Amino acid sequence: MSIQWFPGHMAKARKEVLEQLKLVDVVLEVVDARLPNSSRNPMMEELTQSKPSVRILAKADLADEMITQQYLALWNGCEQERAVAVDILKGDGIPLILRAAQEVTAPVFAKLAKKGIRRTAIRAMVLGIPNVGKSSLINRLVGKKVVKTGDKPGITRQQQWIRTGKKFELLDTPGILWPKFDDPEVAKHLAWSGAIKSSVLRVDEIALDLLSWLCMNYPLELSKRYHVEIEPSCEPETMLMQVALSRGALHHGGTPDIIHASELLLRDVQTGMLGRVSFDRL
Ligand SMILES: Nc1nc2c(ncn2[C@@H]2O[C@H](COP(=O)(O)OP(=O)(O)OP(=O)(O)O)[C@@H](O)[C@H]2O)c(=O)[nH]1
Repeated sequence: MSIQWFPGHMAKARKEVLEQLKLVDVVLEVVDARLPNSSRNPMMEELTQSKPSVRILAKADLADEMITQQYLALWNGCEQERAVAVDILKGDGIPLILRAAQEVTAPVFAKLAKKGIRRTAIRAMVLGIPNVGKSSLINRLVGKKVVKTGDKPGITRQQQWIRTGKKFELLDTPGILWPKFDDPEVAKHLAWSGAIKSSVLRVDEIALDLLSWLCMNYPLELSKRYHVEIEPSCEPETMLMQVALSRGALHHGGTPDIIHASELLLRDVQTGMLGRVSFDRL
């Protein structure tokens, strides 16, 4: 989360990922199900090229189910690619990952078998931008805590293979790549999801933007959570006041504390208290 992505770091992360890719049969690309496009690395296609991949829409428990289904339908179309939605914390959907990895690597293994090369396990690596759930996924697949926190791109360390099940071997450290910061829409969605720490941004501006968007896309959820009628002309400033009143974010004199209200709104959205929300749309 605290990675500062300077050009030098990006180049080093890219080089490391390219080295790791040579070792594996399949890439497990983790994205956030609430923003499946915005939480991808801009060079992902180029980096993984013809490598079979399984795209994992993590945090599906927080995302709008209908939109998640649309992304799954879109991304499940190719021979070399599969997409699955998972709740890593609960373990929902996890068995689908190994099945998908077997499917996409089957042609490669068939070719090897024809050449008389027999390999028992599929080798995989987990890859994605910060905070999408890569470490949680590795720990979940392995069944215990194996990923050390604080592993950052640019710090070269010995990687190890760990077995998960009989037919699967995983690199014990995820590949970390940078998000698409230069697209303002993407940056906004990353901030709303919590992938960019709001402490480096103006929290009230993020909250006002988010409220305008929620008024249009999730008015019922907004109305239910903060006990307010949503007018067609929804004014985000008025809404934020309402959030402050409804959640008790008040200064000593009883006036609304806009900064605290903004933080509470973001927390409500990021933890699913508002309901299931997806920021990216097809
Ligand atoms: N609700 C929900 N939370 C999740 C899920 N997967 C991961 N998380 C949470 O998301 C946060 C980030 O997860 P990590 O596994 O640390 O993500 P990461 O991609 O390894 O993050 P970096 O170390 O910053 O690269 C943690 O608070 C996890 O508990 C999921 O499927 N659902």
